[in-house]
Amino acid sequence: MNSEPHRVLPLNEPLALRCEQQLRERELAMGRPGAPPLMERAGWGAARLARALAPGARHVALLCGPGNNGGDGLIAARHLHQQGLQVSVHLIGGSPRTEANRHALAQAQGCGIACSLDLQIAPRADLVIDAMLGLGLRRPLQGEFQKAAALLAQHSGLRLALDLPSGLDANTGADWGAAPCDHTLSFLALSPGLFTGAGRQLGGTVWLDGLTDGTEPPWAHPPAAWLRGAEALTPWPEQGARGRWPHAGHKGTQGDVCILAGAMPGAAQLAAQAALEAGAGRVYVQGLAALNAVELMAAPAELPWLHNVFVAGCGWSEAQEERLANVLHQAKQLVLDAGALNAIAQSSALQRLLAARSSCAQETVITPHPLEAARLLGMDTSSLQADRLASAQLLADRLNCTVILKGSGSVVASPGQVPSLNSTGHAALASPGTGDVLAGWLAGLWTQSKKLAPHELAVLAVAWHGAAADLAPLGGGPLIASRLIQAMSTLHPHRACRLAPTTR
Ligand SMILES: NC(=O)C1=CN([C@@H]2O[C@H](COP(=O)(O)OP(=O)(O)OC[C@H]3O[C@@H](n4cnc5c(N)ncnc54)[C@H](OP(=O)(O)O)[C@@H]3O)[C@@H](O)[C@H]2O)[C@@H](O)CC1
Ligand SMILES: [K+]
Repeated sequence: MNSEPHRVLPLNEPLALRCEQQLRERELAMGRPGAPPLMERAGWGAARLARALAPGARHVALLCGPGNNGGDGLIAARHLHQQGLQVSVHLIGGSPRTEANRHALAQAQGCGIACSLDLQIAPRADLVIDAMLGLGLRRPLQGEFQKAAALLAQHSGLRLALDLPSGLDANTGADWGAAPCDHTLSFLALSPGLFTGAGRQLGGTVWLDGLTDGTEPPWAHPPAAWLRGAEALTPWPEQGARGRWPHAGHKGTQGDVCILAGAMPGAAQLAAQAALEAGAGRVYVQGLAALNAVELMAAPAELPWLHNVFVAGCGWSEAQEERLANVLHQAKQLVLDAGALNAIAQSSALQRLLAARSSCAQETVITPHPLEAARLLGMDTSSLQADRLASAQLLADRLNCTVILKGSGSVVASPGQVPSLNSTGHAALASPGTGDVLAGWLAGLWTQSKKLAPHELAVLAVAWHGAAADLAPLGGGPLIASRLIQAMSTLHPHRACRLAPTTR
């Protein structure tokens, strides 16, 4: 059966993300590189989606580059022209550089479509299709491409990018000068770059046309990453946790969490509250003079290292760092955030201790934001952000633990596993304390399901965190951390699965 474009989010199941090399190999496996019928199918899919997105459009402008991405655009132009729309094609970057583009251009011109070298996008175009550059992007946009991207960014009509917004790096999500688009239609499979770094900001609503006809061979390699989202939540209630306590269950059967507080009490209190709301049986806090919620308990003098999931680092200052070596030695299951991560970044002895934990059957999840992750890797933040997937994997391998690299398109990476990119949530989550909520929530889930692998647990917690933000009423402002906890605790997994994501 021939495929057709479908909307990617919200997810019904984990989706495989493919790097450029895998897409190129796939193209070879499915036919002659760049030649019809793959490009023909891509252009046809693009024309179909364009009509569906802008049914009332009369005038469509296409920006077509010299490679096969431009070829996709030229074929779409031909179909739209044949359907009676006014079509103008702007050739960016000079004459065709591929045989398939040359062929598509000749066909478009043969139909009487005006293909000009003029950069001005017709101001009355209701829809602009960006087919300048796709997988073949090799350097930042300059010259004509840069000017065309600037015009596209200012255009008031709907903007549809083919394969990728031109200037977005497919593998990393690095922005090399792309204009933001309202929609992106990807071909064959999805690229990681659409879902992390600048991808979510630039790609708008993402659509996929697998260009399949049911005769394709299976993919030769595991994906570069998995795209995950609210679909991760649906198996959770069946695991007997959160809201589904066994009938004879009680606080002692649900598992305990211990939060090690620091100089800033609010951070530990948020983490503790989140662990409680996530369904932990008992939540202890060590190091706070007063507890903000009557349900929380002061930790016993002798800490139950083997039976609790520990959270360390929320609101820590340097004064707390001395105890970290002991925590790394003793805690069986440990979530590390903020101050604890900064201490580890400064001490190779602590790094060794952390990396050695897994060989003692001790499990660790760390939850750095980009600056904390950059400190841990000894690099600057922009280098880290330039390839978030690779950076998170490097950190996971180096410290031998599960890493949640927060930010737009949070990455979950663990040694020896295919990393995941999270598709839920949006910028309203970037408010103070939401990281403490994530750390506490993660611990609260973990203590109820100690057999779940830390990687899967991290995927689940991050998806839950973001899905609650997707569901919360949109006021355009930040989501206050305490309200986030409420939203997370009232989120019904099946409802989350139907959420349309917010892209910007
Ligand atoms: N793979 C698949 O399965 C399928 C692929 N299909 C389509 O093919 C697309 C890939 O096509 P592609 O390989 O021809 O690359 P594309 O993005 O058109 O650009 C290459 C040209 O751009 C140039 N160039 C690069 N950077 C530049 C810059 N910053 N500024 C200016 N120029 C720059 C580069 O020049 P060079 O670097 O060689 O000097 C070269 O000439 C893919 O995205 C999809 O749309 C579908 O048809 C079917 C399924
Ligand atoms: K493009």
